[in-house]
Amino acid sequence: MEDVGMSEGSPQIRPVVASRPCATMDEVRAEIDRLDRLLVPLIAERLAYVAQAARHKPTRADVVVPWRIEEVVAKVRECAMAIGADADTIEQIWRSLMAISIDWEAWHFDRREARPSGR
Ligand SMILES: O=C(O)C(=O)C[C@]1(C(=O)O)C=C[C@@H](O)C=C1
Repeated sequence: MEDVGMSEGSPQIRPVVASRPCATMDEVRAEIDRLDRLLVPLIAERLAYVAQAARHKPTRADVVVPWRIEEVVAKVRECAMAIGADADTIEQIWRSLMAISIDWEAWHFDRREARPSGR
C-alpha cells in the first residue's frame, strides 16, 4: 500500500483500511455480516456507557453537550485520517450515532427521574 499524509516532519502514516477483493456479491455480504457481528458488541458497549452518563448529569438539559459532540467528532475525524478512511463519512456516521445516543441517554434520564431509587 502507498504511504499517505506525508508532509515535512510528520510521521509516516500507512492506510490500514483494506478490503479483500471479492469475486461475488455473496462474498461481499459475508464480509459485511462478519464486520457487523464485530460492530454490534462495540456499539452496544458504547451505548451502555452513554446510559451511565444519564446517572451523572444533574438535569435533562445536560444530556446534550455541544462542546463534547464537537470534541468526539474531531477525535474520530483524526482517527479516520490516520488510517486513510474518509473523514467526512466517518463524521456523518458519528453525528448520527450521537443523535441516537442522546435519545437513548434521555430515555435513561427520564427513567431515573421516574424511579430515583431504581438506578
Ligand atoms: O459525553 C457525554 O456527555 C455523553 O453523554 C456522551 C455523548 C456521546 O454519545 O458521546 C452523548 C451525548 C452528549 O450530547 C455528548 C456525548
